[in-house]
Amino acid sequence: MDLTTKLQSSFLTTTPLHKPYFRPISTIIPVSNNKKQQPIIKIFNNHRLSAVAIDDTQTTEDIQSLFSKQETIDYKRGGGGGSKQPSGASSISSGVRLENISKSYKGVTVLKDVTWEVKKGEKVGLVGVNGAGKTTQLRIISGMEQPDSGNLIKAKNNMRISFLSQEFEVSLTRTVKEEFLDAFKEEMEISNRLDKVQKAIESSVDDLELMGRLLDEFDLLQRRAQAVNLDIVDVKINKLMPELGFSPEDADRLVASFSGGWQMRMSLGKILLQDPDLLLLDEPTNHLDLDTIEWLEGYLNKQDVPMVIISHDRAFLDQLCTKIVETDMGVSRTFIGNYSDYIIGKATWIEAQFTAWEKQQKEIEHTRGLISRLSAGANSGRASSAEKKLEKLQEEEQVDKPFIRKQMKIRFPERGRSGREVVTLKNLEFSYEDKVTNNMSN
Ligand SMILES: Nc1ncnc2c1ncn2[C@@H]1O[C@H](COP(=O)(O)OP(=O)(O)OP(=O)(O)O)[C@@H](O)[C@H]1O
Repeated sequence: MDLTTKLQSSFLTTTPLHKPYFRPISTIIPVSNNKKQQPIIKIFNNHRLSAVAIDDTQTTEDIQSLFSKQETIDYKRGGGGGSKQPSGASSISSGVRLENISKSYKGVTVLKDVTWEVKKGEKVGLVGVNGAGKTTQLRIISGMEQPDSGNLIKAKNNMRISFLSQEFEVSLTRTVKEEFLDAFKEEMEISNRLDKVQKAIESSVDDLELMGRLLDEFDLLQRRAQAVNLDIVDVKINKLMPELGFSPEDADRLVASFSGGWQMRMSLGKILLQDPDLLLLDEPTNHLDLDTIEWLEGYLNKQDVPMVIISHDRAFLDQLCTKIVETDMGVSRTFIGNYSDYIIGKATWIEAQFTAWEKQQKEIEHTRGLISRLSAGANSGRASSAEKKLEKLQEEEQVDKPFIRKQMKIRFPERGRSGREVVTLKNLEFSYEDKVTNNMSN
């Protein structure tokens, strides 16, 4: 494509996706006409460029930095297509699946055999005692941590997994709008670069070679902008702010002027603006007042994105969860339903497991008795088959005795009512060194 065609296609004929970046070609004024900005000689790609008219605040590195590196060019965000699964692993159509995950820290096993999945439409609550490995599982899903063995299977490559922790990631010195814009890092980077490249084009009319290259870069950035849909940034923020309870005037207020609950809304909003494929929430209700917790329940309930929630707030899990995954001594168990369903399901499971264990113990005792009786006589053949059965019962088919944690019981002694007079002070004196601060009689 010759330069004139490039210029026309870039500035005139292309459907303007990003209106601020498209100006009629007539407005491109050669800066060499401007006395303040004298043409300067630049060395670029080892070629000496002739009298390139560039804003003299721009260095060679500045210009160089405007061009995309080959490996970072990616028109399609999010990729697509199924990921190649490790051999032996099952595939899934949405969300993620953990399969036989194990993880140890310094020789201490935290996760032994963890298998569960979260898919479209599901809100999974992760429960377990302190140190059971709940956060470790979220960290493995998000890629912050690698399992020692097992598979983490994702429905697609480049899955967008967002993590909302109890420490909200907001910058107190930004405005609310700036904070939301921070969710669009890629878009903002493209927008800034489009701006800079356009300025460089305007300044390089005397150097056709450089201008040609800049136009190519501009074209490339436009296509990237199209792929990430730059125009939609404002639309998305303006739609989300009232949903989160912010007024239009809040956009220019500093983040620091909002309470922790409102900062959580910003943090959550930023995550949702990134259209995550999976949302991970680690104790999101910590530090929140009851009204905000209720707001959060309602808001999350309306979201379609699959999510995994760690929370000690049972009512919160009851309101939201469709499935509970319990991790106990490194092993996971899945219960369908909310937290109350889990409590009932767990009690039923313990009962059934205990019955099965008792039955097996009786069978083991019986087989042992049989072996000792048969071994004494001339029935050694039958004794050896009983021994094999015993071995099988104790190893391959062994039913584990369910482990029931002892509940801590705290009893507060009964106290009668305190009566109308709560405390009576008589002739009370208090002093720091010689200075008496109070002397009262009441
Ligand atoms: N990077 C690490 N190095 C060493 N030990 C770790 C590391 N990360 C976690 N652990 C240990 O692994 C165990 C599980 O931690 P994890 O935070 O996953 O538990 P949890 O179930 O989320 O606990 P809690 O409910 O208290 O947050 C803990 O004993 C913890 O100290």
